[in-house]
Order: sequence, then C-alpha cells, then structure tokens
Amino acid sequence: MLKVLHHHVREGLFEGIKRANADEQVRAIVIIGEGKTFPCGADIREFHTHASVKEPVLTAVGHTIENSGKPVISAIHGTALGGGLEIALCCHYRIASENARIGFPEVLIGLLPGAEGTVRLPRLSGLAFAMDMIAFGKQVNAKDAFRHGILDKLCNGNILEEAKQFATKVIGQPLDSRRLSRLDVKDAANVDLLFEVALAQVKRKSRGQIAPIYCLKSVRNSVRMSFDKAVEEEQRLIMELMTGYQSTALQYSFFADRSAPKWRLPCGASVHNTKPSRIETAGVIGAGTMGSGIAVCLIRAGVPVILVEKNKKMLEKAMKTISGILDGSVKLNRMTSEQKEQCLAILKGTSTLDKLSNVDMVIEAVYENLELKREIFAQLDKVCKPSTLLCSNTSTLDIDKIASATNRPDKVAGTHFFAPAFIMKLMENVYGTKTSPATVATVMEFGRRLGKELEATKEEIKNIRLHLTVTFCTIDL
Ligand SMILES: CCC/C=C/C(=O)SCCNC(=O)CCNC(=O)[C@H](O)C(C)(C)COP(=O)([O-])OP(=O)([O-])OC[C@H]1O[C@@H](n2cnc3c(N)ncnc32)[C@H](O)[C@@H]1OP(=O)([O-])[O-]
Repeated sequence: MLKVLHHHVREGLFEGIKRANADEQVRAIVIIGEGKTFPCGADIREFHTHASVKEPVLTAVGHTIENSGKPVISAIHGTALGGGLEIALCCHYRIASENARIGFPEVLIGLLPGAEGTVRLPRLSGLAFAMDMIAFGKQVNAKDAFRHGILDKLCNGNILEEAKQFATKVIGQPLDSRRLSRLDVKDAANVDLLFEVALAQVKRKSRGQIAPIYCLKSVRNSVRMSFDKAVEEEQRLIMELMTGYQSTALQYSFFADRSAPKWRLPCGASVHNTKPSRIETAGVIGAGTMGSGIAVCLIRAGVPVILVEKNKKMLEKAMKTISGILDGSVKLNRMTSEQKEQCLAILKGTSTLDKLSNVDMVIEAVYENLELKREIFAQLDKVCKPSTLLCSNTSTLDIDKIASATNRPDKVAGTHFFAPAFIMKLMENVYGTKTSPATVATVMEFGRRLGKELEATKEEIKNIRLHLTVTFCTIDL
C-alpha cells in the first residue's frame, strides 16, 4: 500500500513532532516518508468513516508542525500529493529529490485540498499557479515546483542525508517568515482577473463538475479573507463536496479503475490465470440510443461493427446519428476528419441477424423485454459461429434466463453500458452462473480496450450494485 495518511500515520506524526519539540537535544526536525514515497494524501477509503474525523485530524497535525519552535523540514521523494503536500506546506522548509512530483489531485475525486491547502499554496506559489494546480489536479515535477518557489532546494543524492545537512544550516534562523499562514498571498491584486480566466477554463475543460469551481473559490478566498476565515470557508466547501453525489461517484470510479484489472471470480479464476480471446469484429443489435452509442464506442476503438436493426428507417437514422456524434468529436479536436472516415468505414448496417454469422462478439441492445431478448439469443445461437460471445446490454434482466435460451450459456454475459455510451466511462460486466471464466476475461479485456472503467458483477448482486452505479453515474465523467 502506498503511504497514505491513515489515522495511525497522523497520530504517529503528531506525537513525533510533540516529542521532538519537548526534547532539548533535538534542534531541527525532518519529516520523510519511509520507503518509496512521501505520503500521497489522505486515505480515501477512510472518508465517511469514524477514523477520518478521529483526532488528530490532518489540520491539527499541520498546526503542530507549523507552530513548532524548531525548524521542520519536509524531505520529499516519490510523490507528495493531497494531504501529503498539505503537511509539507505546514513545514518551514521543503526540499525534494529532483525526480519527485507534487500535486493536489483532490479535484479528480470531486474534492478540494481541505486541510488548508487552498489557503496555503497561493501564499507560496502565487495565485495563478495555485489555481491551475488545484482546480485541474495537476502534478508538477520538482524542478517546476522549485521554480515557483514551492521548494527550497532540489537534491540529487541521498535525500535524508541532504535534509540533515540542510537542517544544520537553518537551525536558529527566524521561523515566522517561514510560516505560510502568516504570509500574504503573492499577486493578490490580480485575483479577480485570474479567477475569471481560470473559471472560463474550468467550465470548458471540466464541464458540469462542481469541485473545480469550489477549488477556485477557495483559492480566491485566500486573498479576500483572513487566513482563519478562509480556512473556515474551505472546511464548509469541502464538507459540501464530500456529501455530494459527484465526489461519491468519482471516488467509486477511482477504486473501480484500479480494482477491475485485478478481477477474480469466486471459483478462483482471475486475470492472472485466464486468457481472454481477441475480439476482432462485433455485432450490435438495436439501433436506438444505446445501440448507436455502443457502436460508436466500438468503432472508435477500431473494432469493425455490424449494426443490426430490423426497422430500416431507424437504421438509416442511427447511421446519421453516429456520423453526427463523430462530427462532434472532430469539432472538439478529439479526432481528425480522417479518423472519423476510418471509423465510418468499419461500420455496416443491416436489417437481418444472419449477417452476424462470423463476428466474434454480439452486444444486444434492444429494449428491456425478457421474451424478446430470449428470442434474439436463441436465433443468435443458431446464426453465429460456436465461438461467438453473446452479450446483453440489459440493466435489469437476469443473464441466466437470457443464457438459457441458448446452447452456449458459458459464452453469455452482460455488458452493460451507461447512456450516453460513448461518453460514460463505466461498463458493468455481469456474469451468470454458467458464464465461463474465459468469457469474463474476454469481456473485461474488451472493455479495457474501449477505455472503460470496469466492474465484474455476479448476477445475484447485480441489482444491488446496479442501483449504486446508476446513482453514481448521473454525471458527465
Ligand atoms: C481532509 C481532506 C484533505 C486531504 C485530502 C486528500 O489528501 S484526498 C487524497 C488525495 N490523493 C490522491 O487523490 C492520490 C490518489 N492516488 C494516486 O493518484 C495514485 O495512486 C498515485 C499517483 C499516488 C500512485 O499511482 P500508482 O499507479 O503507483 O498506484 P495505484 O494508483 O495503482 O495505487 C496503489 C494502491 O494504493 C491505493 N491508493 C492510492 N492512493 C490512495 C489514497 N489516497 N487513499 C486510499 N488508497 C489509495 C490504490 O487504490 C491502490 O490500491 P490497491 O488497488 O492496490 O488495493
């Protein structure tokens, strides 16, 4: 596990600083991460648990550090992120290995640096840099951080030894000018202009998201209010974000993103011992909103698609819609016109299922009617080659009941996309009682290829999970 500021880490740090302050032999204090890195933030798993509010909270640790009568130096290697960087900002000096990185990624999980980071960083780096770093969750390398005054020294040798040497040089020097809470914000006169420019960027780049706007407001408060008042307001803003649906969704997505590549089934099959098959071609059945959106995902990932829709007018309309969606991507510079044409070249429309005889995978996306889906799956079973995976985009129906309409239940799975499928990142892969590990491996690998955040869900728990994922995903990720 990476170094995160669990309750016991905060407690250890707090007690350590107090002990060092009380010990007459100690003349300076160095804070360094054991192992590969400085702390990369608060423990996200601890949020919403009692441990996150158990004393000493991060701000109390920070105050003890800043108020220490002996110089405190943070020696950063690896990454100092989020709460880790907030601890470093409470230190009187910061030195870092040349290849270290620092940043405030909180906004990426729908939060802001709520342990006084939005109020301290501008006092050190200036407003423009702080707004950019905090509202976009940017990580910067040590050289950039040094250039912007965040670090006092870059090290290329043993970081602990260099920190000890540095400490001997600063012993006895006045500390007040090193306590960021006592300093004014640099470039404060430009606050309104900088805020407007950053806000316009946020609205363009992080459309629909609340946290980046709160980040900017909180940084602006660092100029408009006293340190203490701005901190109070920062607390209010983070509490509002913490209880909102966007941060819940983004935190969920943070862990889903990391756990999906490590999927494991109760039978012992896992990503490590099960080989996926390569999907070279696919069929999508149903050219409504979901079917068209799924087809877009696939052709954008370079997978040739046969889109089946028995209503010819609807098929024609869907082909135009798909072309329009790709035009939108071209306008937003997400693809070139040439790439758009390449996507359209691998999309074919048809009104009959028999054209799917040779595809490697079919994703059915007709409306939620069990009998209709069973009928389609029974036909697919006859039409498709024996190795074809038969998948359903169903959000509520039982995969086992759909699979039982075929003679290949081991090759049937749910591949549940969320609307609009070409934007929403979550994909829930549902396995039934007879779905084989190889099928799970293939749909998980396929989802990864589409750039999705994945969930492997057992049919029995789908409905509980589904309730959660739907709630979580009502935002434009
Ligand atoms: C009062 C509030 C004020 C403060 C707020 C904050 O600090 S908010 C926090 C601000 N900080 C962030 O948002 C930092 C978020 N983290 C990152 O950006 C990256 O993890 C990284 C760049 C630190 C390392 O990348 P990498 O590719 O080397 O490694 P990896 O990404 O694969 O992770 C390895 C394992 O560590 C786990 N884990 C990681 N971080 C946390 C965490 N904070 N918590 C819990 N767990 C965390 C991760 O789930 C995974 O666990 P698994 O699956 O093995 O059980």
